[in-house]
Amino acid sequence: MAARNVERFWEWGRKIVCVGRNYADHAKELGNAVPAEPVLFLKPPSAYVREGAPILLPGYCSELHHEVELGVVIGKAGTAIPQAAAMHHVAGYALCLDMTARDVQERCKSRGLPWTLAKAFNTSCPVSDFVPKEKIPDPGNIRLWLKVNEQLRQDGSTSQMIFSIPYLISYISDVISLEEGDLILTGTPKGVSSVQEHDELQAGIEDVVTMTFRVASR
Ligand SMILES: O=C([O-])CC(=O)C(=O)O
Ligand SMILES: [Mg+2]
Repeated sequence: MAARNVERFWEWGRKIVCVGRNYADHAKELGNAVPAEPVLFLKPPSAYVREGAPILLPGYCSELHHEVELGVVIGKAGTAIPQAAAMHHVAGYALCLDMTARDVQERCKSRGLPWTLAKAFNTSCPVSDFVPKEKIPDPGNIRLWLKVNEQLRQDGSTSQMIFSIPYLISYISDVISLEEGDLILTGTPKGVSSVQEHDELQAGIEDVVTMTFRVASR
């Protein structure tokens, strides 16, 4: 069997750990408190979708939101990784969208139910090509942007994150061991908004990597 290449991590079937409310301006726009500790949830590997395939609207959702996020690709396994060693566990990065069925999430929140239906459906994690670590020397200060039908909707910097990448790696790995090929979604800046069938989403990590997706009904 050919050796697996972390550059195609989305084919490995590894977990996607997502951080919510990691930007104060996004927490506020949805009326949420700024958290004292990271808010975590998971997406299954079946959530991945790659350029060329559409983002599918779940049949039970009437308000699908985009959330542009920096993805951190794990290159070395670890449990309870100290912050000082955290960056040694990073292989690289990816541009990701945390597609969210916002109406469903609001219902889950008001009933105290988990977010699985809102966050973990098929195609809820559009992902770019792998970006080697060396291409982003300072992941804590890089621009993330997203346009819908050419209109700029999200334009933020990872410098606005509440919890840094080393902190997140340490915090997550204390609870959930990280493995090679895992992906961490680090949260979204403000500007989330709803998308419809046929909309075109274009996003980028500065000009290091860009990607384009269309929205389709199932
Ligand atoms: O659903 C939310 O707003 C939480 C989240 O994923 C984020 O902040 O990136
Ligand atoms: Mg998110």
